[in-house]
Amino acid sequence: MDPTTTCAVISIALIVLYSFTRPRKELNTPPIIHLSDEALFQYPRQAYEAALQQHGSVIGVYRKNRLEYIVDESLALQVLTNDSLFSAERGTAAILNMPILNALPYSLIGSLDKLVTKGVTPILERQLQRLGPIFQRHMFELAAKADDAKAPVPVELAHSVHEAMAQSMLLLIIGEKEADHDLIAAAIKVAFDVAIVAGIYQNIGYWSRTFPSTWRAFIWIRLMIFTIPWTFRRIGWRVWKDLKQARETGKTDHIDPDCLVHYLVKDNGRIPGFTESIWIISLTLGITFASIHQTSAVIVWVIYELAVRREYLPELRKELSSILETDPDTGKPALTFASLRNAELLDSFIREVLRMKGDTIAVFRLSTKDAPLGGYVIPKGSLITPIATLSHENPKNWGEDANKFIGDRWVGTDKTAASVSTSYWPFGLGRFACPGRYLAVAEIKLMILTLISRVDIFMEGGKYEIIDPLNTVAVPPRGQLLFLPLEKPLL
Ligand code: HEM
Repeated sequence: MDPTTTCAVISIALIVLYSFTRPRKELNTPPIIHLSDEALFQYPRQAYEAALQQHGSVIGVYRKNRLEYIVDESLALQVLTNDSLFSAERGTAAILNMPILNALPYSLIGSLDKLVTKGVTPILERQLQRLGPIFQRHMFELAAKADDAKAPVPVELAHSVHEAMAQSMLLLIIGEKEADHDLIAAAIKVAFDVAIVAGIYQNIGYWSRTFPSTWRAFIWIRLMIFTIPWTFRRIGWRVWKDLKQARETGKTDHIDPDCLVHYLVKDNGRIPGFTESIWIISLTLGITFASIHQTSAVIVWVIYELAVRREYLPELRKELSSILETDPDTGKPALTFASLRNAELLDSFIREVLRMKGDTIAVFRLSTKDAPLGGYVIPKGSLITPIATLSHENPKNWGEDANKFIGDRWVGTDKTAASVSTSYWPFGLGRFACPGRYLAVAEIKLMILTLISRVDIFMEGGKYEIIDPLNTVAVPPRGQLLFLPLEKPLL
C-alpha cells in the first residue's frame, strides 16, 4: 500500500474508533415514564395525556420495545415543523419499520411528496374527471345491493371502497384504464401488505404486540423479500414493460400522459435507464400504498360517523341537490369538481371526523441531532411525536365546546378538511404535510355524496366499535352498515 493510501486508511480507522469510543456527554433528557401495555393499547389517550399533565410537556415512553418521546400541544409546532432538528422523512421511515429508506441515495418519501405535489395537485380537476366515474360506479353498485329492500339491509362497505380506491389509483398511477379483477386485487393486496410491514395492524395482534422486535425482523423478511415483490409483480411488470418500450423506441406516447409514471419519466429528463426504471417502479409501489390505504380507512370512518349521526343526512342531501350541475352530454344532474368544492357542509363534517376520531400518536419525526426542546435535550436519532388530541380538542384552540362533535362547525369559515394548522394536523404539518390531502378529501366527498344520493344509511345497533384505540389513523372501526333505498334518488 502506498503511503497516501496507508495514511487515508489509518485516518478513517481513527475517526471510526473515536466516534465509537468517544465518551458520550451526559444529556439532560426528558423523564422516562412507564405506561403499562394495557394502558397503551386499551386507553392510550388517557394514559399519554395524564402522564404529560403530571410530568411536563415532554416525556419518554417505551412502546413495543422502542423509546418514543411524546410532547404536548405546546411543543407540537416546533416538533412537526423544525426540519433542521426533526426530520419528517426519517421519522416516517422509522415508524413505518423501514429505516432502510434512510440509507438510500435518494429520498423515497421526498420523491413521493414531489410526485403528488407536482403530478396530481396542479391537475386535480382533470384527475378527478378521470377518476370520478370509477368511484361513482363502485358506490352505485354498492347502493344497488339495497334495491327494492323494504327494511335496512346489511352491506359490506370496506371491500367496495378498497376496490374503488385500487381501480382509480391504478388509473392515476400507471394509466390502466381497464384494470381487470386480478390487477385490482393485486393493488389492494400490495397496500395491505405494506400496511402490515408498516406496523399498522401491529397493535391488534398478540405476537406482534408482545414480541415486537422478533415480529419486526420476521415480518420484514417475509413481506419485503417475498410477499410484496410477489403481489406487486403484475403492477411492477406493467410499468417495466412501458419503460422498456420507451427505452427501445425512444418515445413515451404509449404511456397515458396524465398518469404518474408518465410524470416520472418526464421528470427524469431523459428516457429512464435500468436503475432509473427500478427507482420509478419503487415509487409506484410507495404511492400505491400511500394513496389507497389511509383514504380507504378514513372513508369508512366518515360513513360510519354519518350512519350514527343521521341527523346530518337531510341537510347533506339538501346541500347535494344545491351543488349538482348538469352534465352537458346527457343533460342529467352530475357531480363535478365545482360541486365537490361547494359541498361545504360535507367538508365540515369530514373535518370534524378527522379532528375528533381520537388520534393520539399519529405523525412522527426523528431528531437528526441532539435537539433542545422544552428545557431538555432529545438525543440524536430519537423518535418524537405530539399527541394529536391535545391539539385537536384543545379549548384554547377551538373554544369551550372543543371536545364536542359539531358537524357544521366549520361551515362559513376558511377552515376546510384539508387545511392543516398547529391545531389541526390529521394530514401532518410543515413541509411534509400530506401532499395527497386535496385528492383524498375530494375522493371521500365524491363517494359519500354518491352513496347518500341513492340510499339512507344506518349502523346496526346505532354504533360501531373502535378496533385499535392506539391507531385510529389507519385502522377503521368495525360495525355493520345498513342501507335502505331512497324513494327518489338524487343521482
Ligand atoms: C384521508 C387520507 C389521508 C390521510 C389521513 C393522510 C395522512 C398523511 C400523513 C399524516 C402524512 C405524514 C405527514 C407529515 O409527516 O407531516 C402523509 C404523508 C404522505 N401522504 Fe398522505 N394521507 C392521506 C391520503 C393520501 C393520498 C390519497 C395520497 C396520494 C395521492 C397521499 C400521499 C402521501 C405521501 C406521498 C406522503 C409522504 C410524503 C410526505 O410526507 O409529504 N396521502 N399522509
